[in-house]
Amino acid sequence: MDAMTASLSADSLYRFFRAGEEETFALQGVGLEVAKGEIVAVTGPSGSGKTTLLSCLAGLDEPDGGMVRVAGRPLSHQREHLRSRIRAQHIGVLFQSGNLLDHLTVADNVRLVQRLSHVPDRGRGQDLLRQMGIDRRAGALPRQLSGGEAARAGLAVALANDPAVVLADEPTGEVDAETERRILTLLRERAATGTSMVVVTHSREVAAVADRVLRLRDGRWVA
Ligand SMILES: Nc1ncnc2c1ncn2[C@@H]1O[C@H](COP(=O)(O)OP(=O)(O)OP(=O)(O)O)[C@@H](O)[C@H]1O
Repeated sequence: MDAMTASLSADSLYRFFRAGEEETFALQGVGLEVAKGEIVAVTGPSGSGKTTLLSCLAGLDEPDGGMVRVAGRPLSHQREHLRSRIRAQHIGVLFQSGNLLDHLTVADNVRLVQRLSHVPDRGRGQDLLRQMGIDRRAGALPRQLSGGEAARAGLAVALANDPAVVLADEPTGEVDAETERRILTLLRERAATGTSMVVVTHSREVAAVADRVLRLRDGRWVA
């Protein structure tokens, strides 16, 4: 597999942060290729660069060096509006901060993502919520959801644009074991249809469903 055939590739990513005198080398030459339908789990201690890597892969943050490609198309070092467009069309993002807009219902959050990515609904939004087991909460606002419901609603939103690539930070972070199993089954089903995923996690259960588990330490892969 080369960078052109991978669904998602990162070539030697560097990211530095400077706060006063202090410099942090969050990513120090991280490369990654994720094949179609592959689930890659990324683990590593706190501060090892996992969230920074995911943000660069999503085009939400810009690497100081290196390049991210989605379906062979350059994402890094592009204008903001182009990165947003590529993200809307090809990437589903689920970060710990959440991806639900507070003032919209669950169903409207899903519809908004579909509209931004020009994905026709044809009942798919409702299907997605049914698959996640939260269709009965479609009319609820995010603050009215339990932790597990919010996690599943977030996942529905991440999948609403039918993305080629899903990037998720602890997708099962605050859910019970039953909900975790349910989410993992859904992720595996999605991967089987060709969706590629990078999942940051500390959970052994999540790592167990991944095709590969990679470990970061101090901004580098641990061999
Ligand atoms: N915006 C920023 N400004 C300054 N330093 C930052 C910034 N974002 C991240 N860092 C630093 O970069 C390093 C990597 O952070 P990152 O959040 O990627 O780690 P992580 O592996 O996701 O950690 P955790 O598991 O605790 O979420 C840390 O030392 C962090 O303090």
